[in-house]
Amino acid sequence: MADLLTPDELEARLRHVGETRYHHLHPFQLRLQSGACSRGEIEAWALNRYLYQACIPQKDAAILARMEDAQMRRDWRQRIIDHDGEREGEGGIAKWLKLTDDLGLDREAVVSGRLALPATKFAVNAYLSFVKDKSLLEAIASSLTELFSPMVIKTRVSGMLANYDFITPETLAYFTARPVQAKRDSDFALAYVKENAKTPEQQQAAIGALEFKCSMLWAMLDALEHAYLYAQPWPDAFVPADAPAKREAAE
Ligand SMILES: O=C(O)c1cc(C(=O)O)c2c(n1)C(=O)C(=O)c1cc(C(=O)O)[nH]c1-2
Repeated sequence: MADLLTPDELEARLRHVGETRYHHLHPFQLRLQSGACSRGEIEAWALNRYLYQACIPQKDAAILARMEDAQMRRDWRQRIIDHDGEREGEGGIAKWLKLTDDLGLDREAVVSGRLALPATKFAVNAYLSFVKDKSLLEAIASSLTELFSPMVIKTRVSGMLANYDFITPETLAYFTARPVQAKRDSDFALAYVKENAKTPEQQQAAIGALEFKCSMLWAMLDALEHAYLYAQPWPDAFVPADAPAKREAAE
């Protein structure tokens, strides 16, 4: 049986999960930021990650629907607006499509998800199911990866701008607003978790939720790394123009 942690000890445990398991450590992320990815790998990353972006407002709506407190719903609904915008063409999902447009990807192919990897779809669905099936505390705790996203976004954006001539600040405009939004969102979620994880079981559940979320983000990059660096992609998957040469070289 785990001991009851003080709120600050709980925060330290949660931060330790991020320090050791967040996707800033993933080999694909390291290659992306260091200039080692091919253009096709970056296209595949953007195409697959679209499905994650698209699921965020759905998972936030599922969490919001479970909140009994009106003020909490008012606070949480801003997350949905951030991603969906107030109207067509605004918000984070539209900005992600600007990234895939700039990379030359076909919108229908991106939005339909038909060229995405199976593991991307499993991972995204696992996140949606998690927030519906687990406690509200765990659903909120699973968003705490955003404690660490400003750091990885800063490194990714500066690395991509420095290392790829086809990437411009406009291409990566999605990321401009995210650090401020992520700080606001993770401050809220962390305060909620510290206040509401009152028993050792609840505290362990909150830590487990963050571990789950880190593993889901990790699995998405594992899938990309495997499909585009080492193996034949899934038969239905997006095939970058530079893929055949790479595969021959690997044989
Ligand atoms: O670029 C990233 O590395 C990154 C990571 C994460 C994350 O840690 O889950 C999010 C985002 N970006 C992001 O842009 C975003 O809107 C977002 C929402 C959430 C969430 O779980 O509610 N995570 C993230």
